[in-house]
Amino acid sequence: MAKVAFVGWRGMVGSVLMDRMRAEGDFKTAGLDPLFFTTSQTGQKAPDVGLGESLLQDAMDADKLLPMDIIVTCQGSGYTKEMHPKLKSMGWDGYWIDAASAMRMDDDSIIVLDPVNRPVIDKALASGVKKYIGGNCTVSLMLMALGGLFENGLVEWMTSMTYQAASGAGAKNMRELIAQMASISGASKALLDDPASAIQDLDRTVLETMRSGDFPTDNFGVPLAGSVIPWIDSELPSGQSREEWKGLVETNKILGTEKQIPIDGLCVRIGSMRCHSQALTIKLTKDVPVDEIEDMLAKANDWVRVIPNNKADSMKLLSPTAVTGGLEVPVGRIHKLNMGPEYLGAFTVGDQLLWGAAEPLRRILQIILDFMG
Ligand SMILES: NC(=O)C1=CN([C@@H]2O[C@H](COP(=O)(O)OP(=O)(O)OC[C@H]3O[C@@H](n4cnc5c(N)ncnc54)[C@H](OP(=O)(O)O)[C@@H]3O)[C@@H](O)[C@H]2O)C=CC1
Ligand SMILES: N[C@@H](CC(=O)OP(=O)(O)O)C(=O)O
Repeated sequence: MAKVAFVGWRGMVGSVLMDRMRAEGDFKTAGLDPLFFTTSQTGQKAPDVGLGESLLQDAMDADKLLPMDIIVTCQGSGYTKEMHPKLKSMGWDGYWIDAASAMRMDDDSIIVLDPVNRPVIDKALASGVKKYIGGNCTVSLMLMALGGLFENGLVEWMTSMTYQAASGAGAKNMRELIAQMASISGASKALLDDPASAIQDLDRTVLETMRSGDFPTDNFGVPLAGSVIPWIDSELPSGQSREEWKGLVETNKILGTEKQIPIDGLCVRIGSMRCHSQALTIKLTKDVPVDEIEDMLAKANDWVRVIPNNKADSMKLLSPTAVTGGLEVPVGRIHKLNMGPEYLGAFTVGDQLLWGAAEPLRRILQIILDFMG
């Protein structure tokens, strides 16, 4: 039996992970002995995973974690930076599975996305690597969508222009987005209810509401509902945001490329709840017909869905509204661009809490349990 600690299981990523593990019957896996930890609710009831009652353990108590064979954490980078070195210094040598970015770029860690980099994972397990980290959500979702192109060596370079959901910024931000919508709706209701009201009055009222000091912006800092925010994560000296930088370094690390594939773009927060979308421009290494490209994309994994490049299907199937809550990653708008036959445009959408966060962690846990036998 492998003793598996779950830390951060009640946060947004952690709770989606718990839901997926319950849905797939993972807690019934032979060889998995779970123990739940908390940083704030020690002694309270652990979640019911169908294995009888248990109490929450203190996640800051290294002695409690020391006997664990595997630690799965969705608690955040602060926790990782404090507890991982502490446990290592005490001689702990188990597997560390993490949603946070803190250790993603370490030389002795693997960014996990097994439908795309299973050979990299298998090689790492065989050579004794113990740190398996979930990737950035936009990177993982882009690779789930475009895996077929990378696999066939067809990407010379790529830009990704993102439309990222509120959930990427946390649960409080999701609430704030809806509070902003409610504020706009409340202020404009009388004008909206009156079909004879002037559109300019409605427009002015909405703008005044969004610019007023009462508009709820404690978490985003600025309005998101009815607007966009063209910066995600911290500033880097290169002029990129950290989110944009991750596109290059994480993609190349996941793929294990020998020669770095240039990837860059702009990351933008928009007012969707939990689906990230991306508009992609790909410079192909050679001219390949669109139908062959679609075929490669569709075959790359079990979750990617190629959406025909027409208006009706794009509107119906290629949106956060259509995709949220599901594991499928649709990719569409696939067509050659005016710049030449080696330039491809595409658009993809994915639930950033599923393939963007929880699902790669759920799957690496199963892979490690299998490996441990
Ligand atoms: N949000 C995202 O889209 C993604 C996040 N990640 C990474 O995953 C990590 C965790 O992110 P996320 O899940 O968003 O973090 P959350 O803020 O949702 O949860 C983190 C912890 O906050 C504590 N907490 C305090 N109050 C509450 C409450 N009312 N409800 C639930 N939890 C509460 C819990 O710890 P305790 O029980 O110990 O009190 C919980 O484990 C971060 O490192 C993040 O970067 C990675 C990919 C995507
Ligand atoms: N930064 C992402 C979410 C996230 O948590 O990313 P990372 O795991 O790389 O820190 C977003 O805001 O949409």
